[in-house]
Amino acid sequence: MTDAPYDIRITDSSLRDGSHARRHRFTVDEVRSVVAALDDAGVPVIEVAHGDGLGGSSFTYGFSRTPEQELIEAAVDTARRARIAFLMLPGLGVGDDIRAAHANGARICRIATHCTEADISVQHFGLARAMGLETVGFLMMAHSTTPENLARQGRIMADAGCQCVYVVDSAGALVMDETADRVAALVAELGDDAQVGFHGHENLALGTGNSVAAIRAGARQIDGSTRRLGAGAGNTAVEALVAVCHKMGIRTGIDVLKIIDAAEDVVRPVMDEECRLDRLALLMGHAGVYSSFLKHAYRQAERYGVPGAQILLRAGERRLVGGQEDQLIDIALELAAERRQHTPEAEVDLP
Ligand SMILES: CC[C@H](O)CC(=O)C(=O)O
Ligand SMILES: [Mn+2]
Repeated sequence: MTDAPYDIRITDSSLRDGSHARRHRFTVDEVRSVVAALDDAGVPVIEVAHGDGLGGSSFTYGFSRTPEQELIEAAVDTARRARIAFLMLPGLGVGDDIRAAHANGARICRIATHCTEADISVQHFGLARAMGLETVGFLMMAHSTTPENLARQGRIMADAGCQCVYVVDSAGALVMDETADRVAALVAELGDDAQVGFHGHENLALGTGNSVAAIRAGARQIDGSTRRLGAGAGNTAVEALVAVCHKMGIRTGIDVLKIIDAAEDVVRPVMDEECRLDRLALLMGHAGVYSSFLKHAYRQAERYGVPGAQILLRAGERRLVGGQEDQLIDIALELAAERRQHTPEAEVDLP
């Protein structure tokens, strides 16, 4: 038994992973309205940052409309009960970004690395813990390595001061047994040294199913986004997960009816469009492509007149990882050149 008002702790990522879907255009007013609704529904942790984490606002990833520290400050100021988390990728974000987020009132530091590169997070966990921040580690693209290797990488994070290591299904490519095996391997490795979490994407429509598999395998923290507002086909819908947990007798501390209302009345209005399980999103899940590539693939497809699906399939064949967004431009150029080669001369548009 625990004193916590929940058996699993849900973190809502709409205001961070959803930044990808919004092309990093969140405003202070939008953040305030979403935080107020989620907080009122009882969501215990709300993540706020650029989609690619602190320091992500750049030419490669897309510039933020509002500086992320302003968004964090507004979220902290609005929340009455929820704690505000932020995400950072070592190298994109730096120590001063962690210090600024802490000064602005964020209390949970989430550090993300590719699933075979946990060693680059060691200094950042040390700094965050020294500042009194709670820490979470993200092992991204977790489908692309074995459960055993994931466990070894989780050990590196835990030894560095990480208090919960997440299996991050960045591509929405895991199916339930694969999720359970990865979570179980981390639980066995970490024991009481750190909790285990799961972050899902809906590219194969398995966000909720995978989250339940993760919980059964011992995960204690689960991510989702209200109305699925996230990269690719979006994240596990918090409102669906809360409803399912309620039916299964798993306490989340979140009010089912309030979170369903928040999804419809507050989060949907800040979205440009629904996060759809369309051709490109489904291909990402099938081919194991990083969900954050979706909007970039659309942009390059339009720019170079080539099919977005082919860009993503080639990205999957090359096993591109987060941070290689610029390679999508190379792929689009290659596809355009191949198309020219195969087009009879008379049909080529000469300048
Ligand atoms: C920080 C980039 C990325 O969006 C993190 C994440 O949510 C994932 O890998 O799924
Ligand atoms: Mn994600």
